[in-house]
Amino acid sequence: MAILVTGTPGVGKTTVSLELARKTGKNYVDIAEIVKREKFYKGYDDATDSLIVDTAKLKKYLRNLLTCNEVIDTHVVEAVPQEKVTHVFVLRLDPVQLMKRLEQRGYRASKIRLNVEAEILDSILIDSVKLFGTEKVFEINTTGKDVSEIVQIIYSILQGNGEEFKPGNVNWLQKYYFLLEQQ
Ligand SMILES: Nc1ncnc2c1ncn2[C@@H]1O[C@H](COP(=O)(O)OP(=O)(O)OP(=O)(O)O)[C@@H](O)[C@H]1O
Repeated sequence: MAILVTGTPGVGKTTVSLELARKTGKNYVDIAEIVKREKFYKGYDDATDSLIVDTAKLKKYLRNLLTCNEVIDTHVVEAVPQEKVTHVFVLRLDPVQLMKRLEQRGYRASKIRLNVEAEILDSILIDSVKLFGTEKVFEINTTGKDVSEIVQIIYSILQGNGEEFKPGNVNWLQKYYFLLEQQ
């Protein structure tokens, strides 16, 4: 089975995916690297400071590439063929922690704002549920957890213990709606 690890940029997808791939013996698939290597982009978006991904081309490529033995790392959920994936793990991170991580990366203020807003508003969780359905999607609050703890949770969910990680268990809006007002 292929596993998708997703979430807002900076939440820890790559860190968790690499460790998960190492532990499970699955192949790690870095979608950002494929997009650059295969030139699956249509241009550059100045607002988000990132490539505009050609999701149709990327999805077609992934349909051929994926053998159902991968850990896929991407926030571009719409490019991942639904039929290849059995579990979608949406990593969540306290928006203030996320802001600090993105500041450390040296992101522009406008890019940080867009990403923090997306995290508060559950954007990737909502897209994941729309595309993959509630059965396949789990959200994990990674705040204050180290990588091994997060991988342990994923293991446990893969063994069927996912009830407390179903969509809806994380609610940043209640705590951080004021950040949206400030922005
Ligand atoms: N569980 C964790 N605890 C503390 N720091 C973490 C954790 N996971 C990742 N980090 C740190 O957060 C930063 C972002 O991690 P990472 O690159 O894995 O995020 P990402 O979601 O893959 O980002 P992007 O989508 O931009 O590639 C890195 O500096 C990483 O070391």
